[in-house]
Parts: sequence; C-alpha cells; structure tokens
Amino acid sequence: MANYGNQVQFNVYQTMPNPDPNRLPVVYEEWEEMAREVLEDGPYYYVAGGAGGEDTMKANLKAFSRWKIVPRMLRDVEERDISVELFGRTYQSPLMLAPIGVQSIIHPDGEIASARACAEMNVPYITSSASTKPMEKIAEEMGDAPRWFQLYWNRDPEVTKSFLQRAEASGYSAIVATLDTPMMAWRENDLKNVYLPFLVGEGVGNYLTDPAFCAKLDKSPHEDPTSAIMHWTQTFGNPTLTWKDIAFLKENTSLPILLKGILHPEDAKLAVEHGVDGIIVSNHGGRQVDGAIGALDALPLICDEVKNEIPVLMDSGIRRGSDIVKALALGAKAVLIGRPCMYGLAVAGERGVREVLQNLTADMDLTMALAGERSIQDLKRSILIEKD
Ligand SMILES: Cc1cc2nc3c(=O)[nH]c(=O)nc-3n(C[C@H](O)[C@H](O)[C@H](O)COP(=O)(O)O)c2cc1C
Ligand SMILES: CCCCCCC(=O)C(=O)O
Repeated sequence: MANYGNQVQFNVYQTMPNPDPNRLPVVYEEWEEMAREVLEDGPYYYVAGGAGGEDTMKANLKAFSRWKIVPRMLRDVEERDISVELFGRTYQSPLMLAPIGVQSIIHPDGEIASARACAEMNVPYITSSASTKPMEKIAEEMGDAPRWFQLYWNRDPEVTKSFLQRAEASGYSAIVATLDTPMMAWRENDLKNVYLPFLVGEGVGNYLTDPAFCAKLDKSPHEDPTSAIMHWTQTFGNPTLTWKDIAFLKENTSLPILLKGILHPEDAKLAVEHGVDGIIVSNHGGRQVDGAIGALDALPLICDEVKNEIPVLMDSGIRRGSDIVKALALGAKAVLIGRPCMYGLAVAGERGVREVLQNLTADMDLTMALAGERSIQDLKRSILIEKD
C-alpha cells in the first residue's frame, strides 16, 4: 500500500516555516532552470534539445495537457496500491528510469549516481548501451536491485550477441531493444554547438570494454582511441534491420524482450506477431523524428491493437504525477522517466535523481487518490476526457 503522498506532503509542510536552505526544487521547470545554470551549452542542449524544430517535443507535452482527468468523489481512497507486476516480478510503483546514455556529461558520477538512486527507491534502472560506464560496473553498484538493459543493435552481430550475453551475466532481467535510433537525427542544437559527446569518447564505455568489439580493431582502444571511436561510429546502429531480425534477438537471449520506439499500431501488431514480450510507446523524447505524433496520442490506438496480449509501457513528455495517471489510464502498464531525472542528476547527483523520483511518485499517488481511484490497476480511460 502506498503512503508516498502523505509522507512527502508532511515533510514539505514541516519545512515551511523554516525552509531548509539545502532543499531541492519541487517544480519541474525549476529543476530544468537549475540544470541550465550548472551545465555548459553543449551538455545542456544535448539533454534538453530535440530533433529538427522540436515539434515532436512540443506535441508530447500538448498531448498530456489535452487529456483531462474527471475526478470521482466519495470512493474511500484511504488505502491505495501503486504496485505493478511485470514479467513475474512485482515493482513498488509503475515508474522506471528511461535508458539514457552519456550521463557523465552532466554529472561526474553519471550512470552510477542514477542507478544508486533507483536501487534505493526499488525503481528499475534501464542501463543504456551508450552509458559512459560499463554495464557490469553499474550492475555491481546495484546489488539485487531491479535493472534492465537497453540494446542499441550493432551492425556487427557478434557485438550485439556479446552485449546480450554480458547483460544476462550481470543480472539484467529484461532487454529493451531501441528501434528508433539506427542513426542519430538532425539535432539542430548539437550541430550549432558542434557538440557530440561520443566523438570525445563519452558513451562508448560498453563498446571499448567489449571483447567482440575490440576483436575488430587493429590496435586496442588504449593504443589508438581515435580509431576505436571511428569504428564505433560506423557500427553503432544498423539501418538494414527488418522484422525478420527479431528472431536473432530471441535466439540470443532468454530474457524478456521489449521493443522501444513503437508509435504505429501496425508495428505494435507486428511486435505481437513476432513474439516479443512487451513494447514501449516512445518517440525518444522528440529526439528522433521531428513532426512525429506525440507519444501519448499514439498510446490508446496501440493499446487497442495489442489488447493486453503483452504489456505496453510508454515514455516521452512525462513531467508530473498527473501525466503518469493519464498514461496509465490510457493503457500503459508502466512509464519511463527521462529528462526530469537528468535535471535532478545535473543539479544534485544521486540525491537529485532520488528526489525527482520521490516527488513524481508522491504526486502520482495523490493525483490518483484525489481522482477517486485506489489502485493503478483500476485506472481506466473512462476517468479521462479529451479536450482541446
Ligand atoms: C540525453 C538523452 C539520452 C538518451 N539516450 C538514450 C539511449 O541511450 N537509449 C534509448 O533508448 N533512449 C535514450 N534516450 C531517450 C529516453 O530513453 C526516453 O525515450 C526519453 O528521454 C523520453 O522523453 P522525455 O525525456 O522528454 O520524457 C535519451 C534521452 C535523452 C534526453
Ligand atoms: C549516434 C547516436 C547515439 C545516440 C545515443 C544516445 C541517445 O539515444 C540520444 O537520444 O542521445
């Protein structure tokens, strides 16, 4: 049963007469402003920016604000349940940390800080292929805490196979295969700032420690780092993939496979037909196809197509608890939190990520209760209305 809401509310009210000077922000926009103050242009815009004219980023936020909650009264919401079951494991809440690469560009502890915050909160952490720290090091920091591994499907099948084996060996319990990034999109801010973290060696940690990747190099990354990074740029993504290739993933891992980046109901149908275990409705936070549909707008059509055959998760644009309630009511089983946690990381490292996750959880729990609902399992489309 949840008590996040009351607990956090109590702490907030307690500090009101004598505000703690070390208190972190509560408001999402304030976190972003503080991150802007502590980061240089390159890293800040790498995180905050999107593809093209950032239309999709705007569409993500607009979609959340178009759906309105219609609260119900007198429904005894004293005891609440915000736990969720996925692939045979029960999680305390429906929040997860989205896979985010290159986190050391915004905080020296990078992924280690985020993973530790998640472990403390029992929130699943999704390690990105493009992490600055190797997946084994992140796993080591997490003990038994839940973690999934996000796969960027390398052009070299041996590297992809090796990543899957390493993830399994280091205790990751699901594979998230991201499909929307076989190459990087036209990101205007990064082009303007001439900033690409990978070219200075950030985000290639998993590759430079990979035996299959290193086997293809003439010299070790230690001896010739530039050639190693160049090899990475040529092999990182695989635009030749088709639905046939899903069989390769299934042959090479026994872990549940989720496909991330699904927006079209026909693709959701194909995912089910190809026997994957879950999908993540996402437009990569508006960082890939500018002009794409807002992720929340894509969600109900996809859930209608999937008909509960496999779990549907979502991300892109979640900023507050009410956004989470809306995504769950439209059919998502769980949600991935992206930029809000990264601003927490930039501002206050591990403590910042924990604070953002705690606040989002409390806000979601309170919003659900005040909408007249006791359990996230019971959230249905009928509590929402779409209004422009
Ligand atoms: C700086 C940054 C790096 C990201 N790196 C990855 C990645 O390595 N793999 C991946 O699947 N998605 C990556 N994403 C996308 C997130 O997983 C998620 O889809 C997105 O952040 C959700 O949008 P939101 O942050 O606006 O809520 C990244 C996003 C950001 C902001
Ligand atoms: C060359 C593309 C690497 C992208 C890895 C990080 C990412 O997904 C992002 O959105 O940035």
